[in-house]
Amino acid sequence: MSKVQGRLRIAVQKSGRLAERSLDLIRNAGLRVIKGNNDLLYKVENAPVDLLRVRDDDIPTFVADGVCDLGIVGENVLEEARNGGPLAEVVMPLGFGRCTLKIAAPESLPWDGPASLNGLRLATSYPRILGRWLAENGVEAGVITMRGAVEVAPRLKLASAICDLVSTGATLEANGLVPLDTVFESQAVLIRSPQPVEEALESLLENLITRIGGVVASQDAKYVMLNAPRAALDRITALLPGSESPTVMPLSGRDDAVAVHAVCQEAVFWETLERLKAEGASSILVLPIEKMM
Ligand SMILES: Nc1ncnc2c1ncn2[C@@H]1O[C@H](COP(=O)(O)OP(=O)(O)OP(=O)(O)O)[C@@H](O)[C@H]1O
Ligand SMILES: O=P(O)(O)OC[C@H]1O[C@H](OP(=O)(O)OP(=O)(O)O)[C@H](O)[C@@H]1O
Ligand SMILES: [Mg+2]
Repeated sequence: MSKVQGRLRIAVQKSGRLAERSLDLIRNAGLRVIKGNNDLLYKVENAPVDLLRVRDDDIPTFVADGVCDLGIVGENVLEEARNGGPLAEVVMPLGFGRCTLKIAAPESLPWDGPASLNGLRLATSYPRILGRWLAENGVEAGVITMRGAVEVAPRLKLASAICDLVSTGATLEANGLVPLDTVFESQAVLIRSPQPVEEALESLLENLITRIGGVVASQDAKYVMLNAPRAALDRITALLPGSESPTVMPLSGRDDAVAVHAVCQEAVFWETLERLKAEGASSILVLPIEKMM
């Protein structure tokens, strides 16, 4: 597929676990995506940008070759596509699509670390990542590659163990398998092409990356406002998760208390609010942050 002059292209998964979140991210970065008649290509109406909607397996190569300038893909898929050197540059992790590539097997398999896999056969959709992990651990095992439904391989006696993606563990449990070891931790990442973009699009590309960074940074961030007794100010600010220097302001007519405003970079849980309250904080408000730069 050749590139259209004067337009940036972003590769996103067409349908699947990353599809919706990828579109949300792009929209939150200010791009107005319009779903036209062309299912493969969505256009952006307020910038010269197109979204190429493909199988996630194709995204690393499209970005590496410069068919697309940016892409959103799981690190697991990027790592599996790597054949020697890096394919595309990882710009930033995106905080969604978190999962772990794990070794799992029926409970009956004796397990005493990776060496227990010597001489066995493993089923996986990630033969390269698994092959590297086996080699790093000095294990000699057979690998059978399956496109999907890897978790049924032990039941069909196709393999003694599997190496597959896990998040909640429900799929493993449903198939009578137990997780044994971690091979690779993954989440969705933004990748960019090593091929240069045309000069006229350079600043748009950089701008877009900055905006996406802003959306990702504000994903978990919250604006917290509360009133704190002066005497407990240090303990209260220490409880605010991921906030650097909160703003402390006087409260009119009260010498014993101050107002504290802080941007918390990490999620603010109920437990944190309960601890703040226990230290004497009152009128606690937790507000979402829409954009951050
Ligand atoms: N259980 C999970 N929880 C969270 N993220 C996951 C989970 N399983 C997979 N992922 C992440 O989402 C990505 C896409 O998963 P999906 O199952 O949609 O892929 P796929 O079936 O290969 O899709 P495609 O049709 O695009 O090839 C995976 O490569 C991985 O990074
Ligand atoms: O630990 P869990 O929360 O159960 O998630 C793990 C499952 O999720 C993925 O498959 P997915 O559901 O995306 O379907 P797929 O097999 O079609 O890729 C993965 O391949 C596992 O089968
Ligand atoms: Mg795929």
